[in-house]
Amino acid sequence: MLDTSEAGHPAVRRRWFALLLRDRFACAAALVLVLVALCAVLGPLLAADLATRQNLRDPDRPPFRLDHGWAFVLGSDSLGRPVAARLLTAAGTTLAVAVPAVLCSLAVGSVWGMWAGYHGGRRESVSLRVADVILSFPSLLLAVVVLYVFSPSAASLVLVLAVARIPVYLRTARAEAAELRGRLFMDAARTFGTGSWAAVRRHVAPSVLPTLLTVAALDFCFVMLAESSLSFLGIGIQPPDVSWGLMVAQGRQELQSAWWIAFFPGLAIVVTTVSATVLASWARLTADPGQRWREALGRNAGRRPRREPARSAAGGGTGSSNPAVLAVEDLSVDVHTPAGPVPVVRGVGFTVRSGETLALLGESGCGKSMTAHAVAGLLDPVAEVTGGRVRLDGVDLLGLDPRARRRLAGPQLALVFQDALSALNPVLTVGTQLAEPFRIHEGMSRRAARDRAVELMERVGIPEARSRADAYPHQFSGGMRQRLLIATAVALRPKVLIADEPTTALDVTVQAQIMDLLAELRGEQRTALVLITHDLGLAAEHADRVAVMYAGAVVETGPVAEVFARPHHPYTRGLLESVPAEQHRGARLRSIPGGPPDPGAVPAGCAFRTRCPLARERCATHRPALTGTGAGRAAACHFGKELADA
Ligand SMILES: Nc1ncnc2c1ncn2[C@@H]1O[C@H](COP(=O)(O)OP(=O)(O)OP(=O)(O)O)[C@@H](O)[C@H]1O
Repeated sequence: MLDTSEAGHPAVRRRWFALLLRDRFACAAALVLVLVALCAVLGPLLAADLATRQNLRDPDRPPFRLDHGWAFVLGSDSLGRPVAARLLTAAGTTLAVAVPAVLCSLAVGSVWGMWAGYHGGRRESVSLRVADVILSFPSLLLAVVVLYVFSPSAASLVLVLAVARIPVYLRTARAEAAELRGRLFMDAARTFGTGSWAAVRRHVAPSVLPTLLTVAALDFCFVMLAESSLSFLGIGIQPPDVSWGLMVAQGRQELQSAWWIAFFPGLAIVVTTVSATVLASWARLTADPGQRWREALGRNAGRRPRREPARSAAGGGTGSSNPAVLAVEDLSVDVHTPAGPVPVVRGVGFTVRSGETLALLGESGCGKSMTAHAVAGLLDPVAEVTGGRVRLDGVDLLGLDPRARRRLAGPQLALVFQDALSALNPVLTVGTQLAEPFRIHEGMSRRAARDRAVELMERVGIPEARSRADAYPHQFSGGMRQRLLIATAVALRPKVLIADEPTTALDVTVQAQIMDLLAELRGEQRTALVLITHDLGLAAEHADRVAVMYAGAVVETGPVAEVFARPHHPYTRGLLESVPAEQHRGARLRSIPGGPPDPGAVPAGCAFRTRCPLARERCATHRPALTGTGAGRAAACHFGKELADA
């Protein structure tokens, strides 16, 4: 989200300008608004005299003739006044009413709404009642009453329109702030002692302002039209002053005989409003990093990978009697950021067979989850598969259209997420959620599906399954929720189960139970399990083979016992040395110096070379390929063979 405290910084302004230049529509809208603003400032200075000069001998002159000079190029009205000159002069009056009215209601309504929503309780309910009272009068009627009582002028018009629109912003800001009030980051801010205004400014405003900006752009149109109606009734802008609204109102009477009198100011209102709306929605998308790139990627949806896949050396080979059920080859994924695409998965390959567990191991941020999501077809729209193959039982999933992929991979490839609470629907009972796969894929009746759901709950160790099937996810403990998630994933007996750090948030006892459950299910159903973890102990205990990832690529793979006993890559060796073990008792633990590179700044050559004790000149210029270093083993290191032979 846009940090409001940084918004005025020159570097931030430059970044916004660069982003604006990339969007054709937003650029055009900004250009129109700048032109309108220029007209508003210069128009009254240059054309005010012409705009009021009547010529009753030559009324209703049609447009697009140059014989009377530029002021008459858009024709003249029934009093012979030039429409073009009036349009320019009116720009100033119109903006002088609409802009302050919208800004005042935006400022007052949003601050009031955020304050009310943040605090809740009495402050919130009183604020809402006030808004309801104002909204219960139609705003135009309210304005008519007030302007009849007070003398009509531009200032009173601004005041009335601003007051009438405050509730719109107040309610929007209140709703969003109330939603944010219960979030954990707000609790965290309170525990740090952040005051209420500071919390509103730092945490609420950046989330709420983009929405309010869009509302303000639409309101701009409403205010201009309200001003035109009030001017038409004689209680708005008073002649000889002129506004676009007043011009439309006056021209409306002669629409049949002299269309241009109302048409051009009407067009000016529409173009200005549309431009304001386009620019506001651009600002909204730009302020929300997720949204902007989501939008841009909408156009790429369903696109096939760009790069031709190459054969990958990773994996444990497929030549055995038990062929690989899942084979990932040279998989690459880019994440789209404001600075351009960033490769986060770079040519990953691995295979896994029925009944086998492959641990995908690596430090945080090395691309494990991205790989899993790309394999399962669940990538966030900001990320895109740019190359490679994902073969499930020999069929390349990336070559299928989304529907065929869902039909094939849905029942056969399941994913267990890290965060069970987010992965389960909070408003459906767990029984309903567990019954869903049976109803959708096996066409079972409601009762039969529910019976299967209860069986499944019993199978994953939920006590009193029948009665607890009517409970909601939040009524279960973390461990139980993880069991439920696993139950949902294995309901259709998938051939491949990808478990993305399934025990991260759980204590060690529950962790062991969940891992045992996964192992049992794998044995029973002959499922191929891809276990994503950064826990070497978990991998050592539960995996058959391991693929170690670094900076988006697999750097070592092989049978877990052999890799851990004798690593062929300095990164794997570093990881193992940084784990406390019995033989290290009393000695200082060695850690790998530095941290993993940012995906956008991976060093040339070997990505690990800046942290590697074995790095030589060659490592800076040549990226080592994953090559065989022994039976079923491979490492991406120029010295892999030496390490293997040492
Ligand atoms: N939505 C996103 N936008 C931009 N970058 C992203 C996004 N999601 C992930 N990344 C980047 O992609 C890289 C790989 O992320 P990924 O989640 O796959 O890592 P990981 O190895 O699973 O880490 P962890 O163990 O912490 O989950 C990281 O550098 C991350 O910053």
